[in-house]
Parts: sequence; structure tokens; C-alpha cells
Amino acid sequence: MRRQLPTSIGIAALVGASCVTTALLTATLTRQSVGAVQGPSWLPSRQGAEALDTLATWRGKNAPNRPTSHKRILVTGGAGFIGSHLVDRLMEEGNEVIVVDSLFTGKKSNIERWRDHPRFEFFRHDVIEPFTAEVDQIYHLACPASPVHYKYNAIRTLKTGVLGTLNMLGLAKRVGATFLLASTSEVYGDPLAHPQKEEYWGNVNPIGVRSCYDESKRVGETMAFDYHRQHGVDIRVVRIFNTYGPRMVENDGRVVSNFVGQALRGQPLTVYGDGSQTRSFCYVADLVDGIIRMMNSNHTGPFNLGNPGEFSMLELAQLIKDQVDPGRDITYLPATPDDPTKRKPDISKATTHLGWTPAVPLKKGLSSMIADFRERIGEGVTAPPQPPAGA
Ligand SMILES: O=c1ccn([C@@H]2O[C@H](COP(=O)(O)OP(=O)(O)O[C@H]3OC[C@@H](O)[C@H](O)[C@H]3O)[C@@H](O)[C@H]2O)c(=O)[nH]1
Repeated sequence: MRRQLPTSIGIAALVGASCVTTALLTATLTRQSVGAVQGPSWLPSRQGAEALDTLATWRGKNAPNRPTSHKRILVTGGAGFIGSHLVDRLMEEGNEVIVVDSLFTGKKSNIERWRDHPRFEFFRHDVIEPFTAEVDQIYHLACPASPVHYKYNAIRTLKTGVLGTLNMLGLAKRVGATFLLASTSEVYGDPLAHPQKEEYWGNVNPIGVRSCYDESKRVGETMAFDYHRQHGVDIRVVRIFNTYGPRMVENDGRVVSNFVGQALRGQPLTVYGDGSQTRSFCYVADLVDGIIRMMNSNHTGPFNLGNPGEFSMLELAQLIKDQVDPGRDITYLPATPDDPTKRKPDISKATTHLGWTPAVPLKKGLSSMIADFRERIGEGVTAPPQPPAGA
């Protein structure tokens, strides 16, 4: 006996077939009119994959609702310390901004001022899960960045660095968006070269307690470059060095937030090890300026972004004591495992190609940060829980 297909399935089959035909036709037309991305001659043919890659870019640029007067921008980690300063700049420039943040370390209060703005949207969402939006640019910052926070749940940090970045690269490919990866100076590990140039491949312990962060950022860079080479995704990679300023999480355990908080609360400043290890500290507004310049350039990077002024932790402690209370004590605690002994960026690439140099000296930036912390600590922010010494 012949079975009749239910009408709805029959219609669905017809519609499906017609969609496939349209997609194939569009792909063919696009291949002819836009031109396929050519792979190297030694690569086997990917049976139309190049045409589909081009089609994704074409779709992104020609979406029916695409605004022409401003950009649609996704910022992952946009409620965090650096992310929220970036969002401020992008909103002030008149863009449409979508923030995705799990709020693991980010705070809604950082983006509160934009909450009801018609060009602003916020989604509490973890980038470990896919996210879709029609956007022109993706700033991918989402990841805990303080050593205390990223070691707190190492597996989750790995998933964020690997799966989160994979998801956002997949989105960039699908909608033809430019993708910027916030990588880190930690890709250099405990560097044997000084200052660090982008060509230096680093000295990273792949099984150490910091590797959940530095290795996942390294593989993030790999994935970005593979999506670029294989699928033609437009990528930008910046390696961010130590950054400080207002809105740092007061209990993130990083050296500047710890020292400023301790000095203001009348506690001794905790120096890990002998305090001779060095870092270079960049004020957040300078950093955000560099990130935006990079996104709007035509360079893939990786470019270092940081302030080349180099300070030992003892020098930093002294600077903060001078501004808050010169009478504060210093207490010495054990060094943390795999702690880099020195760090200083060579920023000649960012200076030459982006016209970027940081403008805010450490002393000046610290006074803005101290004012912000003074206000928050005055509002009853208590001493943060600290991990055991040497963790
Ligand atoms: O209370 C403290 C905290 C930290 N330190 C020391 O200060 C130095 C800087 O430590 P931080 O935790 O601020 O930052 P780190 O340089 O280790 O990691 C940083 O690297 C680059 C960024 O990408 C990361 O986001 C950031 O965590 C380390 O040597 C650390 O041992 C102290 O001496 N006392």
C-alpha cells in the first residue's frame, strides 16, 4: 500500500529543496561575482569551501539590517575591567555595542551607565557556549586574567580560552566579522629574551599552574591564525601586558590592586619573593586606545600592547606608599610557582604600524586608581580573601 506523505512534511521538503537550490545558486553567483579565496596550489580542492567562506563575508557585509552610519560590535568580557573601558569608548564613538559576559569576574555596575541606551545590549552568557549575533567586529576579551582568578578553576579557564575562542572564531567566520583576540604577555612565560619582541616564542611550562591561562592563550593565537589562513577570517591579535586603573576588581589578587587596597586599609604591603621581579604597567585608557587602533588597522599582529616602563615590585610598593602613606610596612611572602622574573614589552611594532605609544606615566595613573579604590573602600569594601602564601 502506498503511504501518503503528510502535507506539512511534503511542503517542508519542497521548501527545503528550494532553499538548497537558492543557496547553491547564490554560492555559484557569489563565486563568480565576488571571487573565491584562493588557497595555496599544493592544498587539495575543498569542494566549494572557498566560495562558502567568501559568501560568509559577503553575507556579513550585505545583511539586510546592517547599519551604514556606525558599526555593530560584540565585546566578550565587556563587563570586566578592560572590557568595560573599551565599551565606554565604543559607545562614545556612536557604535552599536553588544556585551557578552558570564559575570564570573565582570560586574554589571561597570556597564550600568549604558543599561537603557538604545545602542547597547547586555547578555549574561558564558562564551564556552556558542553565541550568535550579526556583527561587524568582535573584541574577544572574555577570560579571567588575574593569576588568582584563572588558577581558581583551571579547567574552566582552559575551556574559556579554548572553546570560548573557538566559538567566537566560528561566529566571526559565519558573519564575516573582524575578530580581535586579547592575548597576553603570558604567552612569553618566564622570558629568556628581554625586552620581549613578538618574534620571541616564549619559555612556558606546559604543565605548570599558570599553563591553564598561558597555554590556552597560546592555542587561542594558533586558532586565530588557522582560521585566518584556512577560512580567510580577518583577525587581529594583541598581547596585553600588565594593565591597571580604575575598576580593577579590588580582590583580584594582582599586585597593583593588592598594594593599593592594602595601603588604603592600613595593612602591610605583601611582596611575593624578594620583590626584585619586574613588570611594566600600562594605564587602562592607553591600552584601550591601542586595542581600538589595532582593530581598525589592517594588521593581523600579533602586536605587544603595554607600557615599556619597567619596575621591580619593591619599586612599585614604594610608589604606592609614597602616594597613600609612606609609613606602611612591607611583608615578604613566598614567591608563587613559575612567576616570571622579568617582563617588559618591545612596542616598536605597535608604534610603527598603529602610531601608538602609551601616554600616562605610572605615578599619574596610580593616583587615578587610588582615588577610585579610596571611594570603593570607603563604601565598605572589605579586605579580600587571599589564597595561601606561595599558591
Ligand atoms: O600581593 C602581591 C601580588 C603579586 N605580587 C607579584 O607581583 C607580580 C605581578 O603579579 P600580578 O598578579 O599582578 O600579574 P602577573 O604579571 O603575574 O600576571 C599578569 O600578566 C599579564 C596579564 O595578561 C595577566 O592578566 C596578569 O595576571 C608577580 O611577580 C607577583 O608575584 C606581589 O609581589 N604581591
